[in-house]
Amino acid sequence: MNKKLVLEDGSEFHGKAFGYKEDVYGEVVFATSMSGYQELLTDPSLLGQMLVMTYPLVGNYGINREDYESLRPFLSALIVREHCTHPSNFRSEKTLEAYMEKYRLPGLSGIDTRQLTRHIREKGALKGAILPAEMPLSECLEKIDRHPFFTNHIERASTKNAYDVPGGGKRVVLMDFGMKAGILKGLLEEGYHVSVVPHDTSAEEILEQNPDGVLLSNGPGNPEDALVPIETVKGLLGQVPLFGICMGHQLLALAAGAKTRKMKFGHRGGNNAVRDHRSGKVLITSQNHGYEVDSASLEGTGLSVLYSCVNDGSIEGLVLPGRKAFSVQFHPESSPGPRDARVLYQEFKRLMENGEVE
Ligand SMILES: NC(=O)CC[C@H](N)C(=O)O
Repeated sequence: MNKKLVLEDGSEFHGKAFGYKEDVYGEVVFATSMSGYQELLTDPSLLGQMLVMTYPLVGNYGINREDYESLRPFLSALIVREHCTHPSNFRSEKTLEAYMEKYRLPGLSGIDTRQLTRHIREKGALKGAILPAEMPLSECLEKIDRHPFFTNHIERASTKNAYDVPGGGKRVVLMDFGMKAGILKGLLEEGYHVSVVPHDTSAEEILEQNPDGVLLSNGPGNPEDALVPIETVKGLLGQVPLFGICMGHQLLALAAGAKTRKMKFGHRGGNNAVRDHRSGKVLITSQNHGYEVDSASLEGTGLSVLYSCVNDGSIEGLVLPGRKAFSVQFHPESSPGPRDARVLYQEFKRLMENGEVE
C-alpha cells in the first residue's frame, strides 16, 4: 500500500506501508544505531515519536524473546529504507513485520532515510504523519495541525502500581518514568533488592522505605512537563543517594534549579562519545534523548559537569557535591549499544557506600 510521510513543513517522502497499515502521527526523530531495533521499538522513551533508522537494512536478525525493553512497543511508527522479510539468526522467533502487525505498529519502508535524516538535521525534529500517498498535501497538513499531540508522556509510560523485585543486597527505589527493562536488569545484576514505584510517588513515601539509594529512570517527553516528579526529587535531594539516568538526569537538574531545553534533533544512537571531566577518559555510549540541560543555567545551583559530549560539548553528566546526587544523560544500561558506561553502576554503588561521587 502506497503511503507517504508528510512533515509539518510540507515536505513529503513516499514509500510503502508495512506492519499495521493505519494512519499515524508523531514527532519524527532519527537513530544512527546499526542494530538494536528491537530495543528501540520497545524503549518507552520513544513514546509519541516516529523513528527513522539511518542504517538501511532493519529486521535482518528478526525479533527474539530477550531483547525487549518493555512488554510492548512504545514508539508511534518505524520508518526504514528496507525491512527484512527473511531474517536469519538463531534467536529469531518472528519477523519484524509480524511483530509490528501483532502490536498494531505502523511502518513505512522504501524511504531515502539518509535524505530524510539530513532534512531533520537541517530543520530540526518535526511533527508529521504517515498518510495515504494520494491525499492532497493541504489536507495532510490540516490533519497534522489538528491532531491532538499529548504532553503527559511520563504518566502514560510509568507503571501504575509499585512492585518489588526481591534481592539480598542494598535496597534501591527505582522511580519509573517510563523505564527500560535494561535499567532494572543493571540493578539486579548488582544483587540489589529493587522497589519500582510509579512516577507520582512522593518523597515521603520513598523515604519511608529507608532505601540505600534511589535511581531516577529514563522516560519520554519534555522533562519540564513532569511537575510532580520534579517536586519529589527536590524532596529527596540530600536525604538519600540519588542517581539519575537520561530523563532522571534532566529531572535532577531541574530539581536543583537548572533549566532544560529542546535540542535541534537530539542524540539517538550507539556510538556517542562522552568525556569524563575527572579522568579525561572517553566512554562510547548509547544515547536516546531530545532534550538537554542548559549549561548556562548551572550558575548558583551547585551542580557541576561530570561528563560532556565530545561532538557538541553538551552536558552528559552532572554531580551535586555534598548532596549525594549525580546523573548521566546517556544510558549506562546500554540495551542497545556499547557497555563502556556500565561502570556508572559502580559509581552509584560507591555513592551509596561512601555518600560521595569520587
Ligand atoms: N531516554 C530518555 O530518558 C529521554 C529523556 C527525554 N524524554 C528526552 O528526550 O530528552
